[in-house]
Amino acid sequence: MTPLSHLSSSDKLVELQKQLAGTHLRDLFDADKQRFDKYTMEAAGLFLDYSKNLINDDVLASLTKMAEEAKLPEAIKAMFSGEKINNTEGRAVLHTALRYFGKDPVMVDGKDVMPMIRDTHKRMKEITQQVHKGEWKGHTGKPVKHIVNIGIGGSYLGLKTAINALTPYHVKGLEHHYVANIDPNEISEVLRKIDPETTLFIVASKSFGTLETLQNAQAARKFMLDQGCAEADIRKHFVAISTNLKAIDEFGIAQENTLPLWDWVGGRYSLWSTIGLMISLVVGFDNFERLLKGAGDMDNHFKTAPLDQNMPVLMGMLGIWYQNYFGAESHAVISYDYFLRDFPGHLQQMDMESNGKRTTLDGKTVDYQTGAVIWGGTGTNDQHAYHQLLHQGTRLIPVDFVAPATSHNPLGEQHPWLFANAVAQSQAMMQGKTMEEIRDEMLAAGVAAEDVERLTPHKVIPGNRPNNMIVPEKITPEVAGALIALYEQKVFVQGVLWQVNSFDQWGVELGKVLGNRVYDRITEKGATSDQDSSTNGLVNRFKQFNV
Ligand SMILES: O=P(O)(O)OC[C@H]1O[C@](O)(CO)[C@@H](O)[C@@H]1O
Repeated sequence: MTPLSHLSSSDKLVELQKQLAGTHLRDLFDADKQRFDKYTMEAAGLFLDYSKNLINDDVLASLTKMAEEAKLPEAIKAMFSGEKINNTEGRAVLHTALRYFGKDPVMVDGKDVMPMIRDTHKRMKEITQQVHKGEWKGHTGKPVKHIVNIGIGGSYLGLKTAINALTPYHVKGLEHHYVANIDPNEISEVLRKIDPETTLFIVASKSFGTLETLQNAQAARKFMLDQGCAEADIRKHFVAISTNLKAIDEFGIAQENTLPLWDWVGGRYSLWSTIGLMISLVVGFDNFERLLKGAGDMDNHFKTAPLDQNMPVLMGMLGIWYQNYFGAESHAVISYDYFLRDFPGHLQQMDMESNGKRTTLDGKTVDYQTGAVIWGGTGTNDQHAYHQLLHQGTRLIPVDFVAPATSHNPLGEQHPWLFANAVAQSQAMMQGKTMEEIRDEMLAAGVAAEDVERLTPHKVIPGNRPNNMIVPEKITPEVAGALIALYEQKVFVQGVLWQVNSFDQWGVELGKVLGNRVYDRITEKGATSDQDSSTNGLVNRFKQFNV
């Protein structure tokens, strides 16, 4: 347990944790028949049942008090008003402006950024329509049939999540592909599937300095040239998105095929920006706009709802309750919707790159746990994989289940079965199965007494495992937008409580620098001997097979 000792209201939570540690969720449900009515809420098309958490009114009041003491309302205001809350990079954090459809200006350095955002929306719409109407033609005059997004991290995960979430909205006749990793297998597979005459590459990189993206973009360019596209026609096959317009120019992508991005949009929050061009191309601009509006609705809720009725605040504070007061290490998000299968991957970057920090905003080392290990997948597959550990393992792993009430493809009984499984998992985690229940069940089934004694301990399921259920009516563009924004704001809430800068990512730099050095050693002649013995050995092992 690592309580947030910098906040005096934390003491009360330590006390409440001790009180609740001996109480089972079953008892909480037995004691209060209204528990579901009390601990559910709705916002921006999302229904949240948080009744199966180890909480009572005192815990919620104390968590709210702690959020107030941490000045969460002030922090929310500071973010939305464009204050430079990313203090290590001196930047505002305004991905929220990208999904704002109100009339008020949004100021950065004394300038309203909304006209600029509207201009890029217009340009994204134009490009989308040109492609959809067959007006964007390749070097042999054929319309675009394949689009390939070349980008990694925030220039890949969020847009892919949204695109797959919106599968029922995909326009017909356009194949979409993704290249992120520097692994040559990945791009080779994509290049094998596409037709160079009808392919449009979208090079998405906030910095336009990311090794993987630049290497893959060069490989795509070479492929096009090798396939007979003249140098002068390359522009017909490439669009680039970046804050670094100079680097795009140096790469050789025509200025008219360039979309801007701004440093006040963090990479992992950039799917709402021009980086979302791929989304617009795959689902149409109108659906992209609906996605933005759904996220905007969640922002509006986050900005205006009182802390104790605020969905991102509640979910953020519940996370802190388990990570810092119950010693949980990880948090799972399991979607009962195949179309949300990429969501955990996006959440991993969104959450762990944001809050995987150990230094407070004013430079001190924290003495409590910060960012949880985020993981998850899709039901029901996961039930046949790792749910065993959720139910009977020794660790406390809070879970969020996301289960839409209706499906785009209900297929008779299958969707009701899917939803039933989601609810059953949530219930099983909460109630578990006692020794008495197991014994009675086996005896009633005529199992021999000695087997009953032998098997009972193996069959006991402790339950008391906290979980949330998020139940939208259906995964529409608005709902997908609201869902992603919900988690973004939850991450923000936790960052404020943990006093970290959720918007920088210095930790990834060392690996990049060392990667350059190791690459130099790998490509130098002769044996390498100037690094530590393991690095030397591994480099030399590589050289053994790559002379
Ligand atoms: O969009 P870019 O600049 O290519 O960066 C890709 C990703 O790399 C990171 O900087 C981390 O390495 C992420 O924050 C970012 O989303």
